[in-house]
Amino acid sequence: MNVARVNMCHGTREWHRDVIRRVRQLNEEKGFAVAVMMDTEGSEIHMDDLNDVESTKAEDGQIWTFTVRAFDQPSRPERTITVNYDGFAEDVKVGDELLVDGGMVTFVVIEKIGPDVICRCTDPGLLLPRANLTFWRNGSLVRERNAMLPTISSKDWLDIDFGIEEGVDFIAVSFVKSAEVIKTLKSYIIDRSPGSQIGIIAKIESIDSLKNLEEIIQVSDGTMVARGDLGAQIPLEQVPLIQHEVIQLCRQLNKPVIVASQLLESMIEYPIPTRAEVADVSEAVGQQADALMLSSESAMGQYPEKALAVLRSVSLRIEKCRREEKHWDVTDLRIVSSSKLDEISEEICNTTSRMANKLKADAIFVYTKTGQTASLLSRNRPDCPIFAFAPSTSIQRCLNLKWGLIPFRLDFSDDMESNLNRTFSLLKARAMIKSGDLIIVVSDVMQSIQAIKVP
Ligand SMILES: Nc1ncnc2c1ncn2[C@@H]1O[C@H](COP(=O)(O)OP(=O)(O)O)[C@@H](O)[C@H]1O
Ligand SMILES: C=C(OP(=O)(O)O)C(=O)O
Ligand SMILES: [K+]
Ligand SMILES: [Mg+2]
Repeated sequence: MNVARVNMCHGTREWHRDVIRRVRQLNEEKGFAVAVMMDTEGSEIHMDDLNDVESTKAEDGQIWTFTVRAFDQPSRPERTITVNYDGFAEDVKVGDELLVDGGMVTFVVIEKIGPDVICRCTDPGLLLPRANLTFWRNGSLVRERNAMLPTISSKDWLDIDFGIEEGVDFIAVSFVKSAEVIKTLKSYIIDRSPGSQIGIIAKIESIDSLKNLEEIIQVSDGTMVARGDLGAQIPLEQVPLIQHEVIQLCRQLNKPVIVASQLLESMIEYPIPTRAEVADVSEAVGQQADALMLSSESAMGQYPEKALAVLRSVSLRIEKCRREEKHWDVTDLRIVSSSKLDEISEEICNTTSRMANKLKADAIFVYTKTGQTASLLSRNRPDCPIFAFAPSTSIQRCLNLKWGLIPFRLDFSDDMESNLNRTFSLLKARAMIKSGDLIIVVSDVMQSIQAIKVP
């Protein structure tokens, strides 16, 4: 794995702190560079935590009450679910459909009594703690005052402070609607923690984000196609199209993109995936997404390691095949640089990738102070691996999210010859390169391209 996500929707800060520290400790002990991503809860509508029962079954035709009232544990009436959004009872109308987790369980609203919304179950199933709720009227998602909920709730701000304190590498913002919220969060982080390297990931999972897609991606440090909630807000058949569009846009704008949710859903319970799931993973790899994310499979599934192994083997297989087929041609990429100097680096990276492909190079080596040159190389999706050397572990971890990059930490010396020799020995020792290999070398300090045979 390259990145560990902690989902603040669930669990306590203490629990998450422990996970983060254990990842950090393993990084140190084993020399890994696994980045940590803290994912905010957001304030879309969801059920309460069911007083900590694992799940509860809603049967066909049963009457359930969804309410904005809070209950003390013992006095909670049967078949009653508390909803986190105070305006809920006012926003829904009799006749609306209430979808739990995008339709895993469906209810129809039959009556409203003050804070209580009385519903009949029309599609039975399991209700899970904190399951997401959407309501639909005449076949479309109802966006009323619920659309005005803040993207970052007061609890999210506390979680963000926690993330900053723990020094996470990325903060993923749930239910982003516009670029503004990302800008606000970025200036907040700079204010709280000057010089911070925390990257902000915009989760595309809200119908409102779709009209501002390009602006949102532009101001973020990366994007997640959060198919779980997205599929609860738009018709399911549109999800693959949005996935494709977001992946393309991210590549054009040079931002990493994560494809998330239900990649291997059946592996929550079974030790092997379905053929359809393998095809879905292959599709995302073929689309050249930067990262694939497990959620329930590793959060509560019975086979987390097996699920990870499947992601890994399918990704390796598809990438190998695509590289051999030479599908990974350098396509027309728009210029992303805003200064002439940056544009020079960008052009060097485009040329390097083309050269590496044409010369069938065994690897690209990049010596990068800020990570930008490595990122621009990755954007080209060249046929060979890209070994990136950066002076800090935080840049190394952030680069871990990008397609095709294998990042290392290296103290740069002024003598490029010495840097080269140290990295050759390092990678030879790990059997990642061998004598005679052709390496294309780029450095953002020298702004040069060299082709070298490994001694
Ligand atoms: N830290 C945690 N503590 C307890 N349960 C968790 C935790 N993280 C995840 N879960 C469980 O795993 C399920 C799937 O996790 P995830 O995909 O991250 O969340 P969600 O389903 O809310 O998008 C959750 O619904 C929850 O039941
Ligand atoms: C990744 C997603 O977000 P979360 O797991 O936080 O709901 C999703 O909705 O697909
Ligand atoms: K979340
Ligand atoms: Mg979500």
